[in-house]
Order: sequence, then C-alpha cells, then structure tokens
Amino acid sequence: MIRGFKRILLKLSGEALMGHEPYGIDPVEATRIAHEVQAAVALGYEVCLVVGGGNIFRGLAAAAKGFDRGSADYMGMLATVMNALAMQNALENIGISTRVQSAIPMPSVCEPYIRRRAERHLEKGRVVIFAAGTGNPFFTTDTGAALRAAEMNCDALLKGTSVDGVYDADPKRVPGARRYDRLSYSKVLADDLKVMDASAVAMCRDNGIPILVFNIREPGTLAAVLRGEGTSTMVTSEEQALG
Ligand SMILES: Nc1ncnc2c1ncn2[C@@H]1O[C@H](COP(=O)(O)OP(=O)(O)OP(=O)(O)O)[C@@H](O)[C@H]1O
Ligand SMILES: O=c1ccn([C@@H]2O[C@H](COP(=O)(O)O)[C@@H](O)[C@H]2O)c(=O)[nH]1
Repeated sequence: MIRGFKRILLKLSGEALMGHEPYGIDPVEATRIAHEVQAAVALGYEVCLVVGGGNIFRGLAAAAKGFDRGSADYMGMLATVMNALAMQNALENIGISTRVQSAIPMPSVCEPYIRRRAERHLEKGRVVIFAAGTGNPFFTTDTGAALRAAEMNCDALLKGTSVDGVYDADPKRVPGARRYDRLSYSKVLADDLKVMDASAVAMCRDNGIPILVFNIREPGTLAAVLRGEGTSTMVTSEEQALG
C-alpha cells in the first residue's frame, strides 16, 4: 500500500468503458475494469468510484453543435449515471458489494448522494459509485471526483485514463511530449496541462489531495500504482513534488 493511503477515489474516463468500440459501453471492458477495482479492494483500500460520460455524451461538444449548454450538460450527467450502473453491474457480477449514489436524485434508479450514508457504505467495505458529477451543469466529472474525494476524506484521487501520466504537452497530439513522474499542482495550472480540469486540480490543491494519473487501459496498472510501482504521474504540492 502507498504509505498512509487508506481510502481512494478512482476517477475513470468514460472512454475507458468503450474498450475497442467507437461509442458506448463494452461489457467485456467493464468487467476487466471491475477486476482492476477488485484488486484495489483486495489490497485493503476503501474505494470510491466516479465514471465520466465521454463514451456517451459530452455537454461541451453538443453545445458546439447548437444544443443549449445547460440541457446538454444534464444529458452528459445522465450518461454518467448509465456508466455508473454498468460498473455496478460489472462489480457485483464478480462479488464486489456496491452502492450507486447520484448527485441528481432518481430514487427508482439508485440512492441520492448522502455523504454520511456513503461513509457508512465505505466502512462496510462497499465500493461507492458517485454518479451525475457535481449535479450542476458547467462542470465535469473531474471536478465532481475532486469534490467527492474532499467530502469523503480520500487520501488520493487516482485518474485512470488513456495516457500513462501527465506530459508537458498532450501526448496524443505532440509527438515527443515528455512525461513527468511528479509535479506540482501549480505547475499543472501554470502550464495549462489539460489532463484534468483546472477546477479539479485547484480543488485537490486546496484540500491537499494527491492526484495520480495512470493508464487504466493497461491491465494491472491500478494495483501496481497502489503498491507504489507502475507508471504514473503524481501531482502534489510543490514541497512534496520536490521531496
Ligand atoms: N499535458 C497532458 N498530459 C497528459 N494528457 C493530456 C495532456 N493534455 C491533454 N491530455 C489529454 O487528456 C486526456 C485525459 O482526459 P480524459 O480522456 O480522461 O477525459 P475525461 O473528460 O476525464 O474523460 P471522458 O472520457 O469521460 O470524457 C488524454 O486523452 C490526453 O490525450
Ligand atoms: O458535474 C458535472 C459533471 C458532468 N457534466 C456533464 O457530463 C458530461 C460528461 O462528463 P465528463 O466529465 O466530460 O466525462 C460533461 O461533458 C458535462 O456535459 C456536468 O454538466 N456537470
């Protein structure tokens, strides 16, 4: 276990659920990711999960095509609820107990977000999946993840995405971009490194929550990162990044 870490929040990009498909949810990939989460639970971590919605709907992209931004963002949040239910299904199929809590109440579908209730679920060893981001348009699930990580007193936010860390430029666009092992929140913000939203980075900085960025598509990486191995980038305060 990474020294001092007990409770983590894992943020998965929605696109991770697509697997090799161009859109939507690939059940085989959801099951593979569920096994990754199972490995984290087996290491003794309490796990909070937030899934993005980019495999189904992104508000900003829809707004660019003429949708009203507020409505588009609510559609995006509903997409994250679908992904949360897919991950709940995949996890429960392999014997992991879960609860889904949505920031937009929909009592026939899942629990509403109640912080103290989520706390009890975690204490009982359940994986709590937080759906619908912050519940507000003009945000993203990165910020929702940072918010829930702060509320649930998580020791770290792990962002599982399609790149293996934070680079000095977008590695998908800039050949030769260089990956950082460690860097500070202020460097991410000052250099406008877009691996994560600035509001999410600022929230982690203000609450002293380390961010670890790793490639969720690479099997075994989540457990490796949690053991202090594997390829990732850790974002912390300046003092911690230097030390
Ligand atoms: N400096 C950088 N370092 C690393 N990745 C970067 C950087 N700048 C941009 N990126 C891009 O950020 C993306 C990571 O964000 P991700 O795809 O996880 O988005 P998301 O909005 O969190 O998820 P979703 O798929 O649900 O929309 C990577 O695909 C990567 O290409
Ligand atoms: O707090 C939030 C979180 C999300 N949204 C909308 O959902 C989509 C999908 O989330 P990603 O973080 O992009 O995966 C996002 O594009 C927003 O439209 C939101 O409005 N508020």
